[in-house]
Amino acid sequence: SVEQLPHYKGWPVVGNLFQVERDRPELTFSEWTKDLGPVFSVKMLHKQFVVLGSFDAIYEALVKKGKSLSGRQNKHSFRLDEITDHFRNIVRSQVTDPSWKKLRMISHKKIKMYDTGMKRIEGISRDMIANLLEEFQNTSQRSFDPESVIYNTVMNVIMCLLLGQTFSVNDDIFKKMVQFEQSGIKAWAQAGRGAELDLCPWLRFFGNETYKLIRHMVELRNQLWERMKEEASRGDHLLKKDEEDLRLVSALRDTLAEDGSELSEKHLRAHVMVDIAFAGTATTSNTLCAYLNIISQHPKVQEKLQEEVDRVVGVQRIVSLSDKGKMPYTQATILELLRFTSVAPLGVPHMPYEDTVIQGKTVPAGSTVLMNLYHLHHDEDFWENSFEFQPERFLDEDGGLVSASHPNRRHLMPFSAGPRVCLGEVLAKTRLFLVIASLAQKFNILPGEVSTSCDPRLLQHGLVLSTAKFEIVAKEREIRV
Ligand code: HEM
Repeated sequence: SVEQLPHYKGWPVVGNLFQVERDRPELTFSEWTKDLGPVFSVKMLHKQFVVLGSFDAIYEALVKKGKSLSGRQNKHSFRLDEITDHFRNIVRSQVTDPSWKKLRMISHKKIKMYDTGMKRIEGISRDMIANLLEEFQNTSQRSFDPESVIYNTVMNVIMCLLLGQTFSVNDDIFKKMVQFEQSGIKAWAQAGRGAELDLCPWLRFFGNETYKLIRHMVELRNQLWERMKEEASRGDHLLKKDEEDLRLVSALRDTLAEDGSELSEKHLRAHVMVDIAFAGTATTSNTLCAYLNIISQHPKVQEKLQEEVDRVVGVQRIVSLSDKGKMPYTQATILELLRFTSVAPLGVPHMPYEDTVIQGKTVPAGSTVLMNLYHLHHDEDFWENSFEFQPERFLDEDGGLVSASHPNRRHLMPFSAGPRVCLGEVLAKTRLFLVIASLAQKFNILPGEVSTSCDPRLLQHGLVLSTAKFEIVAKEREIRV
């Protein structure tokens, strides 16, 4: 059983609850890995977890034994059941569920991972980035908090994928989407806040605050879905003859009409709201916000990025995805950003379908397994100066990007790996590249009037890791010839 794995003795009933840093459990787990080894167990109240802490353990679990370790817990979560109508959307389904395969396939196809799809993401992102640059310019070099501009840009790319169009921040549908996402972040805040509802669903009869948030989300979800269906059908006649309808909502709607489809409309609604809107916004926008704070404090990195973008793209045209291959420093900066910030520090819990031996220790079937990706990315025994932001760790002596088989690249798994690898990896990386390179081309990002440390140990944990409030100044670069 899980208790046979190395562990620290806890207290009766509460277990290790008070020994674990509540807001940043991955920091405690990183320390414990040093003593307990790469596979250990933790008990917090009635829940027991297996924590994997080293590259070898995580790689073995996700990739080598990914098939037996790619389950999700079957246990009910009152909060999620309410939002998803008890449907297991992608994040929650088993890899053996036909709906998991089907939804991943449709969404993959529409968020396309290849050629034309990448071009489409680029096309969508382009307008949004133009808007972002304009917003930065409109600050007229005054100190400002970039959070909402970044957030709106990221959210609008998602809206465009879903519906083929962008919305003004004042549009009702956009406002509701933001409210849905923000309420979700509060309702699923890290380390148990809100988790009391999963434990004691009857608390909802006693004015529980999380329950109020969940009800609000359910209402928003229903309204948004109706609006999305409306928008999708309205757009139909705008398509030219034989033109492919690229909108994800349309593709999902067509699937419903297929004979024998195991999906219902409620399933699709849950998928769109949780797997795409929810999972696709906070992760990327928090990574980009962290970037702005970091870059404002690392002028040398910024200079090198600018030097590269000036050389490859110049000033006349906008940044294109086809520039990426010629911009190793920018790519290295993005890899370093993903390592440094590790916005999803413990990934999403996995469940072994059968007893599985990891690094010589048996991880029991049905247990809840956490991958400490944060530790993988900050382990001081592996990464030199792991708490310093150094894109150079992903470059070779000639300034080229190290190959995917280089140990530093292999030790980087911000999107996890194996059968359950993040659905939005390519979309996220594409947006990061376009935004970061476009900002370097146009602006010097300087510290503003409100400053905060960019040390990853000091990031805040909501649903994902985020930077405390800060401001920057976006100074337009001089015209270069
Ligand atoms: C910087 C951005 C992002 C990071 C760091 C990130 C990270 C992750 C991680 C660590 C997982 C857990 C995988 C596992 O269970 O082992 C995950 C899963 C997932 N992500 Fe992301 N993600 C990002 C962006 C996105 C975007 C843009 C989308 C959607 C448009 C998305 C959708 C999903 C979905 C649906 C899953 C569940 C996959 C499954 O269970 O089969 N993510 N992500």
